[in-house]
Amino acid sequence: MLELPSSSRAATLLAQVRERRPRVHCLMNTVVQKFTADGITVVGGIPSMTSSIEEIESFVAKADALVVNLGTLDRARREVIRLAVDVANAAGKPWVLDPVHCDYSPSRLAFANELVALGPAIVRGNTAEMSLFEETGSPVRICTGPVDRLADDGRSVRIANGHRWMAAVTGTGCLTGGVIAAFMAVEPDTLVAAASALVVTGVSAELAAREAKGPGSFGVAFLDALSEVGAGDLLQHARIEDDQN
Ligand SMILES: Nc1ncnc2c1ncn2[C@@H]1O[C@H](COP(=O)(O)OP(=O)(O)O)[C@@H](O)[C@H]1O
Ligand SMILES: Cc1ncsc1CCOP(=O)(O)O
Ligand SMILES: [Mg+2]
Repeated sequence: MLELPSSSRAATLLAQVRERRPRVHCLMNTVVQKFTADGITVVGGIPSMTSSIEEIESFVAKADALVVNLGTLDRARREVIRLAVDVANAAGKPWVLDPVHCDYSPSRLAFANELVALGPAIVRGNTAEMSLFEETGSPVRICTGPVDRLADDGRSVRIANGHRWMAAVTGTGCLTGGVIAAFMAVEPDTLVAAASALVVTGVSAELAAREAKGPGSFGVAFLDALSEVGAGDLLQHARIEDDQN
């Protein structure tokens, strides 16, 4: 019987991330590199961000998990992504694909499909992006939005946490990919890891919204909340639902 995610598992994994400090390498769009690196750091991981072709093999070799984000994609980054994925796959390191705006460009969609065939542990995108990929159970598919939906071969769950200001701050989805990668580094059950990460980001967003005046101050309060969120908050506020039926 496959395990379903829970608030207590999310709390345990958050504590493990904070204790073990996993390294997450991000091939990240240029718009949100700082916000994503900050998000990984405050949750307890250690981000690295280079897109240098000369350095990528060494950085991925040092990392515990990899994020491949397709925003602000250009020819050089396609090349570095291919190399990074080869290194991660050869070393058995988990990687998450965020196919940003693949619904805007046939060329980007074709590249996303090329990468899906290389075996990411997770593909995470918004509804428009995820609707373009076939409904295979593997890898874990995550469709985020007001409610996040996660599915693999045997499980399907919903996470109903978060706040509408997340959609008003550029990069919350990208940051979420980085946090998911940090959780994958400490938990081999990919769906449990990803659901736990989304509970942590979603509950943190709810706590942050209480302090914020609007999207601007929310972005700052969200980082504060990610650094402070604790087991009690997760046990009290997590909304994880079995979506099997
Ligand atoms: N209306 C909303 N209410 C609650 N959470 C939301 C809402 N919109 C987005 N989120 C959250 O924001 C994060 C980014 O999701 P989304 O906006 O779908 O991604 P992207 O930035 O890639 O378009 C996810 O963690 C999701 O749960
Ligand atoms: C993450 C993100 N959110 C809004 S714009 C942006 C960068 C996306 O880059 P591109 O316009 O190349 O898709
Ligand atoms: Mg996105």
